[in-house]
Amino acid sequence: MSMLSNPAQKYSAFPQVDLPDRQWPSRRITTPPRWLSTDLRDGNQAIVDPMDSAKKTRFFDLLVEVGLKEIEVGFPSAGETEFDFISGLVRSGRVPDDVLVQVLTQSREDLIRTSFASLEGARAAIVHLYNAVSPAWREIVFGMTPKQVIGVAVAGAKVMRDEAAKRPETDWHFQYSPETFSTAELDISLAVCEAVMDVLQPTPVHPIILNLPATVEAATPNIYADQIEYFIRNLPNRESAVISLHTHNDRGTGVAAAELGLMAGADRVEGCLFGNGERTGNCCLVTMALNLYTQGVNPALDFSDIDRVIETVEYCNELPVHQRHPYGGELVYTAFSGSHQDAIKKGFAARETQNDTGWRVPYLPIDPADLGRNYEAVIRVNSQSGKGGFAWVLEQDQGLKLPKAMQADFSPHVQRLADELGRELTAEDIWQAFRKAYHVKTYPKHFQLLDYEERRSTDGTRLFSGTIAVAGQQQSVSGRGNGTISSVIATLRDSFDLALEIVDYSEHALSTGSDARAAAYVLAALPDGRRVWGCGIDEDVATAGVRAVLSAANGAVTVA
Ligand SMILES: CC(=O)SCCNC(=O)CCNC(=O)[C@H](O)C(C)(C)COP(=O)(O)OP(=O)(O)OC[C@H]1O[C@@H](n2cnc3c(N)ncnc32)[C@H](O)[C@@H]1OP(=O)(O)O
Ligand SMILES: CC(C)C(=O)C(=O)O
Repeated sequence: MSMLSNPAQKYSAFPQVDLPDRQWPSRRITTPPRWLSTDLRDGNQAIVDPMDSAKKTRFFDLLVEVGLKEIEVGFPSAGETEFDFISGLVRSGRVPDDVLVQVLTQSREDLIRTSFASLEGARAAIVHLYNAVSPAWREIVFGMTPKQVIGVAVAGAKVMRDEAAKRPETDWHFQYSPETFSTAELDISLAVCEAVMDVLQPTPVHPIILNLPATVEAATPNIYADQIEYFIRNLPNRESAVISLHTHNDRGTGVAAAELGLMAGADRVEGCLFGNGERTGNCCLVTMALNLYTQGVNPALDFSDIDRVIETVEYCNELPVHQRHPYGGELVYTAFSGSHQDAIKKGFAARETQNDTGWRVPYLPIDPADLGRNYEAVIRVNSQSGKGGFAWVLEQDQGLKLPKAMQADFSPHVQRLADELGRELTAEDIWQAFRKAYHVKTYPKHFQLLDYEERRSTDGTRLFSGTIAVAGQQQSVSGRGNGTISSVIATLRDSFDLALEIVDYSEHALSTGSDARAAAYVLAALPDGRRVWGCGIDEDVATAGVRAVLSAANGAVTVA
């Protein structure tokens, strides 16, 4: 078998919804939906080794901490582990008063009874009933007519109603899902939901949750939005129903479908953290919530320590969160490429002079700090990188703010090293390359400053006198000039016949890196027209300048 040259022989386009006056495209999402996490149910049923009670408990605590107020905790009739976890949880006192637990059951009498039994003693809970309603399931899975499928839902709803009535101490909420809603005829979905509502008699004060799943995502998200808008418009007694969305990601648009579904009028979204779930997963609640956040809407879910969330999710699901996963992936705030690095570095620099709090950093749709990430990994360096890349790393790691022209001078060194090593360059790689290129710190060099003192004369000139090791041989040297730098230049000229002219000089205090407090940079011109950069780092600003001149001198004799 191979891909067909005419896939229409096997697959057909999903039919459009007849809704010419659709309203959702011009709506905006301005408030967060009610969220339900189904990590402990839809997520759990999709992993290789379903969670044990300890893992489920850890995950539950995380969900509460993040701010979830509705949590589907399992499928009680699936087995002892599920049942015991759920009944233990509701009796444990672990469920905060403002959190509702939810359980799922097929529309089968014994399974519904087991589900209620698992919730015995709960203060409040949602029981979630489902049966599939679309043609393929009706015909292939159940061998039922639409009427019979409606009958299954109604029978289940009656059992729910009666089981709830037996336990008046619990505040019961009912949820019904016409499973496979998005691939079913809309009028059949409406009919089954109406029939379930007839049994359960919801009111605006005690509404039913009607959860409309894209059990298998089969169309573009606009079609799902049309389906939701059509359903809402045609549902009698709409005010007695909370319309909930449950999307999957088979076409890669699970989040988009849920977003458009909200625009179409839904109230609630079900999903999993980082989109775990059957096949390609459920709607990712992290992505969905942070998409709202980056539009200025408080999502009412807190991901300000996203790495801790990832750690728990990965531990419990035994699945990694992809490095490129929106908002959470390890690499999503990292630029390797030169033009991105340049723009990001400028974006951060612009923030220092910006006088409003708005976030406007190119290539970064959200401030990583809002999610508990630091700025260190925002730029990493490899062979695709540019000057902005290593300059950022040297600044973050060593506190050095290289003048722009010096960045251009150092750039070929970094490029060469990246090509040579064929891998990402660490901050240490870049620092060592910098030390080597500019003879900084203890790196072997021709001229090495051992000690010096400077005296100011009454005529205002300065006398530099000190000991410099030249190729290992100590020499006492001196020179006079109008300032420290010029006295060192004079010393080099008088003692070593090295003529340097300082073309550019800058210095700054260091905020990070070693004990050193200051860095100085010089650009020196040689008589033959060549120019060499030097850098000096020291606890003392004046000494940093002296070292910078000697660094340039080392460069001059090295390139000579
Ligand atoms: C889209 C979703 O994610 S739905 C949730 C799916 N989650 C799970 O299935 C996880 C937990 N499930 C389980 O542990 C098991 O499936 C159990 C314990 C619930 C039931 O197990 P079993 O009865 O052995 O098998 P199974 O689930 O395949 O049920 C098959 C029968 O239920 C019927 N059935 C399936 N879904 C439903 C439903 N929602 N309502 C009523 N009957 C249903 C099938 O038609 C089939 O009937 P048949 O035997 O007459 O052909
Ligand atoms: C039970 C329902 C809500 C479901 O998980 C689905 O349809 O994907």
